[in-house]
Amino acid sequence: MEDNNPISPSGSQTQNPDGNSPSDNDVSVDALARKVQESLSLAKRHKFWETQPVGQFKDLGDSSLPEGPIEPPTPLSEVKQEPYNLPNLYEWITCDMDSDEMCSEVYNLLSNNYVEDDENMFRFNYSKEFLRWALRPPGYFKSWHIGVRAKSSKKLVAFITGVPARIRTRDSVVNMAEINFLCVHKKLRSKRLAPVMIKEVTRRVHLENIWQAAYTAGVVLPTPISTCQYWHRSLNPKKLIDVGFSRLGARMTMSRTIKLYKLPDSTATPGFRKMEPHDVPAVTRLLRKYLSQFLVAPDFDEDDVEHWLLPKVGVVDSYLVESPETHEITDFCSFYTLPSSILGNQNYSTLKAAYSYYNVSTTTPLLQLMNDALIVAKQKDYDVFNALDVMQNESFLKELKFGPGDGKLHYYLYNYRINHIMRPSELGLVLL
Ligand SMILES: CCCCCCCCCCCCCC(=O)SCCNC(=O)CCNC(=O)[C@H](O)C(C)(C)COP(=O)(O)OP(=O)(O)OC[C@H]1O[C@@H](n2cnc3c(N)ncnc32)[C@H](O)[C@@H]1OP(=O)(O)O
Repeated sequence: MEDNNPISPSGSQTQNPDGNSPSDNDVSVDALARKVQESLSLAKRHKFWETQPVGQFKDLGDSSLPEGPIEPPTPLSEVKQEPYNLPNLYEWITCDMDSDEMCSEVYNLLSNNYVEDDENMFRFNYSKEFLRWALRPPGYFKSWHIGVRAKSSKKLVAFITGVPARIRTRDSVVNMAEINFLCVHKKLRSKRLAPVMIKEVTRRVHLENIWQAAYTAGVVLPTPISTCQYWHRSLNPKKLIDVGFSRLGARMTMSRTIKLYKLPDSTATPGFRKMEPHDVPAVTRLLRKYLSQFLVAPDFDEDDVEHWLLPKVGVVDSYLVESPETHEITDFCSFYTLPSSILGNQNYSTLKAAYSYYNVSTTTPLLQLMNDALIVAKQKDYDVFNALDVMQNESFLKELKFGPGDGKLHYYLYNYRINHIMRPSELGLVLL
């Protein structure tokens, strides 16, 4: 996810007949603008982030600093026992995501105030079922689902969450928190509430004896371990163009564009089928082996695979290839469902987007596997299929007619130093 501009790049999907990127001219202007923006934000002071145990810009390229934890754990008895102070009109709550009422309040806060693209045309619209899935993995802590209410109206005005995850960086598996869904109501922005939210979630994570975290954001903060890009594959080009998600390429007509993105009606790979509960052990083996090649990746066990990858209607879809001869599970692909609200369009209110999650190919070429994933997504009526350039995704993006988005997604670790900025292809981690 996420974040500043993950949904889309109205300007970025200007596609040529070959389905790829904008004209050279656009690319260089865009790239230049990005460089200028990046160097500006490098120079920017970060009053809060400068005080935190994260890689600092001034240390970039200093390979004398050791990789690993930046600060040692403190004894649990020294972790602050009371919550941080909030401005007087507000109070902390712990959000019980089992409760329908609470879940609806969170859903409403996020659907009205969470991440939008730079042009404010689209806003993420995580479903309630998705939020429940994302926030209740094996071993989750209720205390890490943190809300802020206005004392008088009781209205939920801010939110931040963590979930536990074992993440491997090189040879070390570290217990971490994955931090997500940081949101402050639009009317309360720029009042330095976010740093208090972050400090409070940090405190509650520390209370569980966990000292590291992973997160992604669309904004540049000290200091990304990697910077990735979203790519978008049109499945319903007419709607995407109508709502301003993409534009008709130069010298393209609507009917040529529709033809360009047409997909076969059915999948091509023999033995391609939906993942089922009895596949959990085989998928876990396949995925663990595959993820071991990346520098940073989750350390999934069977419980994690059952939670994160077993299909859940409208939330996560997983398919695999079972060899018709040997019945061995040889390949796997998955995507999650994250619609965006379309803001201020007369004809459409929702963009149905699939996001590539974890994919493994050992026997079926990845290109063919992902083409089958596109075909199922099209059958299920998604408008667009999104993928980051992480893992081996670059090998299929251009050929399968994905176009580059204009938003970047930066990956971060808290209290863990990595000495070089990683290429997206060295990352084996997808956060929601
Ligand atoms: C060991 C356990 C550790 C656990 C914690 C690990 C760290 C987790 C970190 C969180 C991972 C979250 C992962 C996601 O969920 S990323 C998704 C973030 N959410 C959105 O983009 C939704 C729409 N936006 C908003 O709701 C607000 O604009 C937010 C809440 C983002 C900021 O509110 P606001 O706009 O009202 O600002 P402020 O005046 O209160 O505060 C300004 C300070 O906040 C820093 N800021 C701004 N945006 C982000 C951001 N996305 N990550 C980290 N820091 C951010 C900013 O640089 C500045 O600090 P500094 O530059 O002066 O230093």
